[in-house]
Amino acid sequence: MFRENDPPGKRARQSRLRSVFKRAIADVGVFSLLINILLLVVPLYLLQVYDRVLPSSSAETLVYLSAIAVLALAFLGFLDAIRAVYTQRVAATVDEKLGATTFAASLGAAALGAQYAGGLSPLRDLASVCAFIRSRGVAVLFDLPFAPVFLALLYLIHPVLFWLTLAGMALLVLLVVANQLAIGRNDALSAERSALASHAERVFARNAETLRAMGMVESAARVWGRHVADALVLHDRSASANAIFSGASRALRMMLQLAILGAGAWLVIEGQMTAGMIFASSLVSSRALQPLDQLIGAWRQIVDARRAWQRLEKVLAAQPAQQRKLALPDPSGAISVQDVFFMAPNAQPGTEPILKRLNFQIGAGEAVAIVGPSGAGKSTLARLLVGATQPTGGAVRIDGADLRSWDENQLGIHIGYLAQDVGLFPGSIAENVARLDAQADDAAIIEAARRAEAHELILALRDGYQTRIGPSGRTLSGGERQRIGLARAFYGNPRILVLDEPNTHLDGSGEAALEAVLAAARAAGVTTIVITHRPSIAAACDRVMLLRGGVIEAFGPSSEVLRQPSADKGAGKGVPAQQGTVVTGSFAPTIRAPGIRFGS
Ligand SMILES: Nc1ncnc2c1ncn2[C@@H]1O[C@H](COP(=O)(O)OP(=O)(O)OP(=O)(O)O)[C@@H](O)[C@H]1O
Repeated sequence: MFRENDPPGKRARQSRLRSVFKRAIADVGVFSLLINILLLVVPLYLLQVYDRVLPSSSAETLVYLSAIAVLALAFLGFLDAIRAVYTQRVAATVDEKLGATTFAASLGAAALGAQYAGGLSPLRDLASVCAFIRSRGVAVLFDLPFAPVFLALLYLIHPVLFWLTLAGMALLVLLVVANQLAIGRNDALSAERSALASHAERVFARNAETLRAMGMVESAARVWGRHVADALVLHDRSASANAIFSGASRALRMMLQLAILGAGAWLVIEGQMTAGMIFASSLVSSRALQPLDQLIGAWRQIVDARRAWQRLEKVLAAQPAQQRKLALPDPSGAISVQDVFFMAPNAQPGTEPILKRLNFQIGAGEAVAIVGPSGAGKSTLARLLVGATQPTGGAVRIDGADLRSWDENQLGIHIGYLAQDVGLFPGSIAENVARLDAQADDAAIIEAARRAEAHELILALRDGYQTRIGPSGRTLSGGERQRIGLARAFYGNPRILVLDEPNTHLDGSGEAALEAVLAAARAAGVTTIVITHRPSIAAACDRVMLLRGGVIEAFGPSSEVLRQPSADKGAGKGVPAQQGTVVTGSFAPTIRAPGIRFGS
């Protein structure tokens, strides 16, 4: 599972889990031992009744025996209940110990690779592992080792009965293996198709308006239906095979019981056994077979839980360890990017990096615009600058310290990030602005909204700051979302602002407001990085970086990089290039800009 040279975080996590599982295995093992011993009560009772009570006609012995048997069975029921409650607790502990790390792993699901394609997620895997621990499937696994004990008892009663049961067991094992061979592949494929269907359903539901507007509902239903139909056909095949094998195993068990009774009667006739032994051995034999039989029923669940656990273990082992990091002094906002390159996760060998060895510095309080055509890598660079993504190589430093050495909660307070696709969280606008901080100060929320020029806009909504967003709440316009996202970025007076196309949904007045916002941030000494296709916004910054094909083509004072002072007139259409602009900066080698275009 884990090896000697594994990182310490991985080992610590594993040892925590190991101790939970070790304890649970020991405890459930003890319960199972007692339960299986008590399962002998009925066979022993029958043996005593037929061989002792009936020949002696002693009612008193019958009463005593019955009272002891009833007590023992009540204890068995109690232990069975305790075992079930205990496994629920173990499941809750696993959930609790792994929940937060698994949640974090699920947030990065896009980078988890093929094993989590098609709608699977680490959180779903954790849920199925815990559901398995809660189920009877666990009891089956713990009862299985007692089957040989019952077999040995049968041997003591009579070897013929032992061999009969053993032959029955061998046949049952053959049935389990044949069953698995028949359903295994279809089961896996069916699960894969079901996951694809639910993924398609979620994506279609998210884009329901586009589907309706463009008359794509039927086509979408066909795409979804194809996955569902495939899953159903495969599931039907494996369920039919499973039903046949279940029926066969049931018939086999009953035949075996008959054979044990028949053989017992024959042995009694031969004088090798007593009548009581017939019934006792029949019960012991069925106890020996029961775990195997239950194993067939629970097989699918056990296999699914095992697959989920293997995936989960892999992804949790890859999660960076939560180590306590030294609290560094609050940052002034100076950024330095050294030899940063970035490859897409799961990129095929030979694929070009998205960003190719970038080197630059941004001083504290400076305002920089990043411009360039679509696909140049601007949003990727923004994500690297705020630490949302780790570079494949090189380092992003804030105040000289590598982003990886900052405590992300400490640094996060000082960073305001507005992603290109503004995602608001389920909750009120106030909660969204306050970054979900339950202790947020009202004045701080209002100040952030004011700084983002969003206060009036929010007050104009019927429920103002308490307006609920999300499935049960209000749908906001693109511009409203962007302004609230901007307010969230401003919350807590961050030292660094990274805004990825903050003006996409803004109208004229919204854009003027944004320019005022940026000017205010600049005046307040906040390091501001704006990705924009608008020349007017780029011109308002100290410097402009032109990114193309993952390479910095130009980086210098905005007046030099942007050829025309009235560049905003060409917004979105492309601005003529200043041929041969010489960019001088202390941060990068002198670059000649062959052409600058805004927009794609
Ligand atoms: N996780 C990823 N996996 C694969 N490719 C990616 C990933 N992230 C980005 N890319 C690719 O990297 C390139 C740069 O993307 P990015 O979003 O950074 O461009 P951009 O300059 O912001 O474009 P736009 O102006 O259109 O937003 C694109 O070709 C994109 O498809």
